[in-house]
Amino acid sequence: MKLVVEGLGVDRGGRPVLRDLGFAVAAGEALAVLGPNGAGKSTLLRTIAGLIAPAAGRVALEGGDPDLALREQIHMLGHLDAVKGGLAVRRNLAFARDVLGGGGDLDAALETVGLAHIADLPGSALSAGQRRRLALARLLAAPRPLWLLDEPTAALDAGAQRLLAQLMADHRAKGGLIVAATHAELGLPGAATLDLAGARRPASLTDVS
Ligand SMILES: Nc1ncnc2c1ncn2[C@@H]1O[C@H](COP(=O)(O)OP(=O)(O)OP(=O)(O)O)[C@@H](O)[C@H]1O
Repeated sequence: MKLVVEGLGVDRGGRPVLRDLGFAVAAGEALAVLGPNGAGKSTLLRTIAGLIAPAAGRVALEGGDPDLALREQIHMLGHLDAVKGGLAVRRNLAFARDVLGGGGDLDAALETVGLAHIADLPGSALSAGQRRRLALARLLAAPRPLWLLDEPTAALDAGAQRLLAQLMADHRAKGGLIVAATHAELGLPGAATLDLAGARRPASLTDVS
């Protein structure tokens, strides 16, 4: 299985954000997408996920399940953790598994991410890091080959960051693929990097009047 991106161009608000981007990520590999604020990291992930239509180029998962659309083979972990405040933690995860499809073990997933002891707590009661941990549990409850992770360490404490690194290593060992946008060290040994820094540069402080 291989994620292939060729000649990708993406506009946001009528302005070009990504131009002529190309790379491939094979089974078991990871790509860390770097770049300053506004460089287009989230835009790239959302375009791969099919949430933004590219202006040019193509995104394909070669060797994927021919009966499934690309978006059905992707997990997108974005800035919003998609936690339903009125549902208990375990029901949140069950709901996500039903929507995403998959036969992962809910209790095992909650145990792994350290939320088993609060499985009955409503989503509205979770801290930022706990919400993020619940998002990580979705990766396990509904297994999919391609993980798109947008700033996955945000709000995670040191223990959860080690857990994330282990989950990513396990996923790659099983032939999974990862594309992660990050400003931080993620614990992705051997990952390729794609630096979008050249695409756009933030205004320097002296530009601010
Ligand atoms: N809905 C939108 N309409 C217009 N422009 C947008 C929209 N969404 C994003 N942009 C612009 O696209 C560019 C890339 O944004 P994007 O969120 O992909 O950057 P990023 O690299 O993920 O940044 P950060 O590190 O701050 O998360 C930015 O200049 C942003 O202002």
